[in-house]
Amino acid sequence: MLQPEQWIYEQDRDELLLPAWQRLVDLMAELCGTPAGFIVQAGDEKYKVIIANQSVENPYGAGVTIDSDVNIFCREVVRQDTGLYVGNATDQDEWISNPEVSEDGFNTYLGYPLHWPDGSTFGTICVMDFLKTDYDSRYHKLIKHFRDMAERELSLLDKNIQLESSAATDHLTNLFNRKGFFIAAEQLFKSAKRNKANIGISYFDIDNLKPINDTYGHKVGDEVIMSFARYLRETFREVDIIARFGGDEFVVMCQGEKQLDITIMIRRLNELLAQNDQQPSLTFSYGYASLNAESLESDVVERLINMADGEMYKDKETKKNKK
Ligand SMILES: Nc1nc2c(ncn2[C@@H]2O[C@H](COP(=O)(O)OP(=O)(O)OP(=O)(O)O)[C@@H](O)[C@H]2O)c(=O)[nH]1
Repeated sequence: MLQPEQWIYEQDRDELLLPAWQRLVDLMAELCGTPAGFIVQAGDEKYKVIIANQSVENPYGAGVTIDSDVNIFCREVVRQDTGLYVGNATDQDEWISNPEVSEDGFNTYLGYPLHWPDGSTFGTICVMDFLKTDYDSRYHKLIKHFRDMAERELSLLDKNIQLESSAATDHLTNLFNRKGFFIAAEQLFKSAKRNKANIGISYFDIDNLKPINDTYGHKVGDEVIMSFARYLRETFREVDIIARFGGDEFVVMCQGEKQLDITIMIRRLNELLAQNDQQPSLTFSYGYASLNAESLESDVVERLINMADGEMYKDKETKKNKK
């Protein structure tokens, strides 16, 4: 999902949106015959130019910010959540304190509010001119039309992100699925390599799920899987990648400066299981493998998974032999 409280170019897959918005703003300014056209995002404390048309006369480029207590036109559009047309700003007292007028010499502003897919205000889409103007309704129609297109692009990006994330999520537990794990693992691996950190992979397998299903039914088996997922979430940190790899198997990938002390995590997990005294009882087998990321090849994640899986099998066999 898009996060309205973040700048748009800090969001996932913003590269799918910004070039389309750039083309849109360039064309909008050209059709209106203005030296400046913008998409501006309204943050809590600042307004930020996200897109500026590519013109030598435009004093503001993408990335420029202005405090939200400054009397700029866009602030008024966001406040009122409605369009604003000013054709002769120098003649209007209310705009004397606007630096776009007093310092940059702008006289014309025509802008409309732009919204996030959830309906909250994103910011504005607007054109500005140094000249005085007398725009008729066609200009308003044009900007509103570009606003609708910009909102459609934003909503497409949102849908895209949601689709990608649902394809990467396990629907029973809401953890990553195998696909989601490998997408997230690649990012974590890159960051571990940059930070010369260690990465560790734990492989978990719930014990005796088949007899639980056979005795209590598949729904209870599902609940066992869901509670184990919850305990893993409580045990590991939010930055760790926790995935259901399939059936009753789970994989957790961690990154850290020090070697992760897996015995501490296992103790915590067992404490959670003991506190909750689940019926039917839930036990698990696990394996762990880790390496320092500095010297790692890109296939290390798969190698570590195989190593941890092998350790998990040994754990399971040891338990079975003890019976
Ligand atoms: N309820 C439920 N069961 C599942 C699900 N996915 C896989 N299973 C069952 O989980 C069992 C996993 O098989 P195993 O790991 O070989 O069996 P186990 O009984 O856990 O035995 P050990 O791993 O040797 O302790 C199979 O019987 C699957 O049918 C699921 O989503 N829900």
